[in-house]
Amino acid sequence: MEIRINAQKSIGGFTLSADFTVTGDQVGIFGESGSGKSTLVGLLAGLHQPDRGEIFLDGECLFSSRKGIMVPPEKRRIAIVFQQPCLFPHLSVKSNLLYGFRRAAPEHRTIDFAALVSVLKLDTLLERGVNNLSGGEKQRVALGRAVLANPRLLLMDEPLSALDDTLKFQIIPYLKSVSEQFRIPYLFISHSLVEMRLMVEKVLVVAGGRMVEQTTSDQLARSRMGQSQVGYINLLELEAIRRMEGLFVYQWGDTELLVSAGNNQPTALFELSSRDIILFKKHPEAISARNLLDCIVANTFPAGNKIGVELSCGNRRLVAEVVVQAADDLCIVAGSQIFAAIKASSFRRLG
Ligand SMILES: Nc1ncnc2c1ncn2[C@@H]1O[C@H](COP(=O)(O)OP(=O)(O)OP(=O)(O)O)[C@@H](O)[C@H]1O
Repeated sequence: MEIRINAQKSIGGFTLSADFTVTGDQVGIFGESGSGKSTLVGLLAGLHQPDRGEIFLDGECLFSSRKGIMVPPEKRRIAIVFQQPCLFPHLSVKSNLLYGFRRAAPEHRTIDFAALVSVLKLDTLLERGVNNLSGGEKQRVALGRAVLANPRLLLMDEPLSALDDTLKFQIIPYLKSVSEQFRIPYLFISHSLVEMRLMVEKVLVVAGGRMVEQTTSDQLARSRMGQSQVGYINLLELEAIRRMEGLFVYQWGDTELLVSAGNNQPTALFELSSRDIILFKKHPEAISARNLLDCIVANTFPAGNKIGVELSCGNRRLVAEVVVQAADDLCIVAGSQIFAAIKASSFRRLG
């Protein structure tokens, strides 16, 4: 997918000035509230007409003020999934899904209904009405309906913000696998750094109605670490091994970790803040933290008044942070050995 845009739109006292080209099948748009993300979505989908400029999707002109082109929304083959799923309340799950399929031109009705229903785990819900579905189920139906229209671009405008954390992290794998299996590129809009890192690699950063940066989601999280209340969030996909003394033992690469917030699933996603990792220059004799990892400093980076420390722990990476003075005291330089202590209770389970 390639989006090329050079367009302006003023709404009330706000002006969006979008001027960028982006390529990739899973792209994020990140920005604070009011920065212009939804306005940009509206321009791409054809819900707002720019005051002037041009918009191209995969080389096709969707809008040009100079040439007098404005392709209407229904002809763009761009689908949107919003924060609040807008389903038809009088139709069943199946009829809601098929609405997307029937809207597609016959030559684009290529998404296999049964396969999609299976990926989204909607099999047992097909005959139900949509009114008493859970928030996550409704969002899966909205996603399925959008995908069945076989769009050439799926715009996801904060599709997770209305869901609680548990549902949010359950639905993320669906969003990704649907896009990958049915080859539908997406633009994912959010102001959550963690969602960005789980959903996309490439990110456009929007601020004050302008695209200010094109970066990776991980780089973005590192660059914001100094201003963040919670530090850098390490995301760890762990494999359950066994239970031990009330704790859960997980495999992380070639390292075993003791975690208190485990569950009975074979794999689980955890977050760990860079602030919850204590570094030691030498092996401590005895500590209360249940995890002590023997690491190598891979590199360091500035993070406000702190230093970010990327650790190589066997075949995995972790980001810790220390104040500048501590970095000097610990002689933290790339290549040096360091021990990282992590309490079992510092891991927070996401899904
Ligand atoms: N119809 C309108 N009339 C006046 N101002 C508007 C209108 N629509 C949007 N705006 C303003 O334009 C700015 C950008 O809005 P937009 O919805 O694009 O931001 P956003 O980045 O998507 O925010 P959020 O993350 O809160 O959804 C905001 O200041 C908003 O108040």
